[in-house]
Amino acid sequence: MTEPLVAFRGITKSFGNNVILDEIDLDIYPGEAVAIIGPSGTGKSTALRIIAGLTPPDSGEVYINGKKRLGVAEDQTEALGIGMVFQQAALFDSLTVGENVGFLLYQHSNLKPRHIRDLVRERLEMVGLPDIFDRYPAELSGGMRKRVSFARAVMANPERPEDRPELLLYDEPTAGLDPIASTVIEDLVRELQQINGGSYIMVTHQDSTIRRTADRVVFLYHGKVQWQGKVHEVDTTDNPMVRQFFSSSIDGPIQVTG
Ligand SMILES: Nc1ncnc2c1ncn2[C@@H]1O[C@H](COP(=O)(O)OP(=O)(O)OP(=O)(O)O)[C@@H](O)[C@H]1O
Repeated sequence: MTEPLVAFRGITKSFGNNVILDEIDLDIYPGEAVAIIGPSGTGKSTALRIIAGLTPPDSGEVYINGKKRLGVAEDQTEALGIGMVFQQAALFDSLTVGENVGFLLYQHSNLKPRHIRDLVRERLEMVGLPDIFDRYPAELSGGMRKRVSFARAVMANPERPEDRPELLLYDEPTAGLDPIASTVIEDLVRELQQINGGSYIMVTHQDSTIRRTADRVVFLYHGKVQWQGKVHEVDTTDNPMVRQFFSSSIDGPIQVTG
């Protein structure tokens, strides 16, 4: 049987008296596209941060490619590259869009500026913003800035293909985008997977993003994985939480808070 890329065994995480993740078991396999969904505050971002090795769990074990992780990711060299695409990736205001997207390559590669410029232009075209290389972030709308952040987050160094992450973690990359801009990002997520052949985990609230980017869906609520299944099964499952979530109903087992 294939070894999972990431396995959670009995992962528990609390903040103060709030148990956010309560003995969670979860497996992510090579090549999978998984959406972690659930109501606000159920620990989806926390789960991503634990997978990324940014936050240690209180108890339980995380296995990366079958190897137990001790502490956080920085403490050890991992056999698996994990990249994170944050919801609010801040851009440098004093740099142009092109300099932002190419930032890591300008700083840490031996590529010629002209080559970096071409790579940046390619990425900007991919996110549907071909003509903004020389603009500044302050001149862009929030949605445009987000697409620029996305382009920067998925910028790879062609000199070092081995650095390309095997697992990408997306934390609400389409939140706040209009439907068309969301589609651009959703297509890009899939396109990148086809190019890189990697796996990803998507945290999102958006119906279109779940349907267009996930093969498998994991539903978190009250500290537990309440349901998991193929993406098309979200429409046929009898699970009352999944049904309530996708029908946007306030009546059901999920309590609306806040
Ligand atoms: N560093 C922290 N310190 C204290 N509480 C935290 C911390 N990080 C998260 N929390 C709390 O843990 C809970 C889960 O947060 P998390 O961001 O993982 O949820 P989420 O499911 O991603 O929510 P959303 O869908 O709203 O983004 C929330 O109640 C949050 O306030």
